[in-house]
Amino acid sequence: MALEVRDVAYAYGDRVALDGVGFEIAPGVLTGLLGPNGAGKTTLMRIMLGVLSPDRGEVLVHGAPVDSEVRQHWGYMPQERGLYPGMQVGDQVVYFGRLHGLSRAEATDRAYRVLAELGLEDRWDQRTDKLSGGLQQRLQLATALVHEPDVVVLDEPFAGLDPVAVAELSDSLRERARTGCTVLFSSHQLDLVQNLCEDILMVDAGRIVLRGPLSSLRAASTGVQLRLDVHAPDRRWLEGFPGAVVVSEEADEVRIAIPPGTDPLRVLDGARAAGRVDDFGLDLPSLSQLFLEAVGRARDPARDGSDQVDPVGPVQTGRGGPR
Ligand SMILES: Nc1ncnc2c1ncn2[C@@H]1O[C@H](COP(=O)(O)OP(=O)(O)OP(=O)(O)O)[C@@H](O)[C@H]1O
Repeated sequence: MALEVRDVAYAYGDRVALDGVGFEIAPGVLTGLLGPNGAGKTTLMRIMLGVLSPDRGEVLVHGAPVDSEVRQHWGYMPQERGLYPGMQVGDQVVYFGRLHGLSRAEATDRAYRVLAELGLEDRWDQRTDKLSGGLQQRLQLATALVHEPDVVVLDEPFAGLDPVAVAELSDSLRERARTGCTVLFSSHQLDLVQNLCEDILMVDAGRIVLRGPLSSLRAASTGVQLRLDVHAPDRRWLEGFPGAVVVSEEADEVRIAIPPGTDPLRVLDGARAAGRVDDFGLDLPSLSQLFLEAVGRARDPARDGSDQVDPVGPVQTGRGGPR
């Protein structure tokens, strides 16, 4: 379902949480919503789901404003738990299915399926408050997915899950997207988002700072990086390559952003002349580097040599190329 958020603004009293946010999501695309703490992610999701009304702007599906009838077919997992602690697991999922308009028989059938998908099939009769934190998180997800929604909006669905559950949920979201479901989820686990999402949407201080297909964003960013494990006494050898910048240094590995027009192999030769090189490779910037760059650029536009504030940054946006 093609989903559009158009120029949405929202303030809690005089604290501006969203300041003109707009984007589109195509059906069948998994989109990761990223941003530092307090960026406005939860507020945006609440507005999309109609929990909050925007001060300005609107949420549209196929060009028409979203109403409660359309939202019956959406699934939402809020960051804070909204489960009934004394209710049994199965009853809880059936109840949420009924809230979304399923008959009791349908809700029961789908509750069995979604609980099995999330590894809770043997917990049907257990009280919710007897589940561990991670299992309650899975149950919360089951309540958001039981009615097989067209649009799924999940606030930090991976927080608190173990690696097996993370892999299972990733598969389940991929499968939903493959069958045409529109999936948007927030996360601070950038490696996970990098592995899972085709598109990302990054907000900071209530504005979009980066959006689009992750592969294009990575390719269009600061360019190629040389990864090196070099045993040199210092980094003076890099002075011979103007514009080459160390972007991270961890344990034995140094990552160097190579400026356009510089052959990375020449930089590698420079490193080999300075000391033993045990390992090397070429990479695109990671999502976490894109994140730091985009947030830094939004907060200090002078960083990219421009004094114009471009809320989306100088990189490619959307599926159709640069805007
Ligand atoms: N109920 C509220 N009353 C007042 N201010 C609020 C309220 N909820 C959020 N805010 C403020 O609105 C801004 C956006 O908050 P929001 O919860 O949307 O951010 P977030 O990106 O989801 O953050 P996090 O990653 O920490 O969950 C923040 O400055 C926050 O302090």
